[in-house]
Amino acid sequence: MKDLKELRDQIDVIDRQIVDLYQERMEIAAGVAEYKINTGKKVFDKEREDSKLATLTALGKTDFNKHGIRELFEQIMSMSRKRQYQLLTAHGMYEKPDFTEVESLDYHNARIVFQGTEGAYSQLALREYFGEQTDSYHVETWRDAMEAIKNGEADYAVLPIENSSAGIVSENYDLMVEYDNCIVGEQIIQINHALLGLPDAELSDITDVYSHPQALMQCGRYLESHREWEKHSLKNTAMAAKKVKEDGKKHKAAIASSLTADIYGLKVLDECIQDNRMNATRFIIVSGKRVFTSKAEKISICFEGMHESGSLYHMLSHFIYNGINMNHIESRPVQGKNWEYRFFVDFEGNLNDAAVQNALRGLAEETLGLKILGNY
Ligand SMILES: C=C(O[C@@H]1C=C(C(=O)O)C=C[C@H]1O)C(=O)O
Repeated sequence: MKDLKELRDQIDVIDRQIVDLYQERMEIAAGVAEYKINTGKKVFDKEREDSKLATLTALGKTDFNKHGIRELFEQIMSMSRKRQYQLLTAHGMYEKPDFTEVESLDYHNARIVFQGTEGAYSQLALREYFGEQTDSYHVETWRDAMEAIKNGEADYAVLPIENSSAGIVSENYDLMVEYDNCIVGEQIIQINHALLGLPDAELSDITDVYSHPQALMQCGRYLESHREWEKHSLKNTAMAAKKVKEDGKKHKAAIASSLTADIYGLKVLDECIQDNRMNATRFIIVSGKRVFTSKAEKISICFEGMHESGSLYHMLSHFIYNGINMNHIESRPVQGKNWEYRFFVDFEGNLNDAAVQNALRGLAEETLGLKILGNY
C-alpha cells in the first residue's frame, strides 16, 4: 500500500497543472470573446460544444471516466461562456431589455381593475396596496383584467399569483406569458375564510357550498368533516356570497371573507375554516407599461429549458455564478409540447445591476424564449 502523504503530493502536483491549464484556457476564451465582439458571433456555439464533448469523452478509458470527462468539460465550457458574457457586457454589448426606468410609479389618479365582484380578496389586496380611496372596478375574469391594462382601460390590475397552502395560481402565470404586461409590485394578504349563509340559516341547514376552487381546496379538512355537503365551484368567493344571497335558500352557503358577509348581508356560520391558520395569498400588481424603478429589488422571469439532461442545472448556474439570490422557482407545461416545461424564477436584483445583466445575457443565449415579467 502506498503512503497517503505520497499519494496526496502527487494529486497536488496534478491539480496545479489543471489550474494552470484552466487559466491558460480561459485566457484563450477571452481572445474568442474579442473575436465575437468584432464579428457579432454568438457566444454559445452548441454544435462546437457537442462535437468537443463527443471527442473528449471518447478518450475516456472507462465508462465511469467518460461520464466524468463529460461533466468536467460541460463545466469548463460553461465557465468559458460566462467569462465571455462578462467581457461582452463590459464592452457595452448588452442589449437592454425593453423596459423603461422611471423615477417612481404613478399611483395618483390611477384606475385599477380586479377580478370578481365587491368584497373579493383581490379587492382587499388592492386596498392594502393602493389605499382605500381608489378608482377601481371589477371584471369577470383574470383575462379580462389583463386585456383592460393592455388596452389602457385601466392603469393597474391586481391578480392573485400564489397561495401559501394551495400553491400557485397557474392561470395567472400563463397569462403573464401570453400578455406583454409587466409586474410592478406585489401585496401579500392574510386569507381567513368564513362559511356564510342567509341571516336565518343555521349550520345544520347547509347542504350546498359555493366558492372558488382554490378556497374549496384551502378548506379541504373542514369540508372533509362535512362530506355530505355538495361542493360547487364558482369564479370568485365574493360571487359565491352574492349567489347565496340572491338565491335566498337557507341550505346554501358560501366560503368567502367575512367582509363579504357585511357587503351582502349574510351571516357568519363558521369562521377561520381554512386548513392553514397562516393562510396567505400573494397578489401581483400588473401594469400595461413595461417599467421599473431604481429601487426595484426583485425580478421575475420565465424561460423554456433546452430539452436535454442537465439543462436546468446549467440554467440555474447563471444565478449562482453571478452571486444572485433566487427566491422561487416554478415550472409549467409548455402548451403544445408534451413533457417540456417553462420555468418561472424570482430573484433579487435590479435590471441596472451588472450581475443581473450578466445572468440575463447568459440565460438569453442558453434558453428559449427568455421573458422578463417585471422588476419591482
Ligand atoms: C470558446 C468558445 O465559446 C463557447 C465556449 C466553448 C469552449 O469553451 O470550448 C465552445 C463553444 C462556445 O459555446 C468558442 O466559440 O470556441
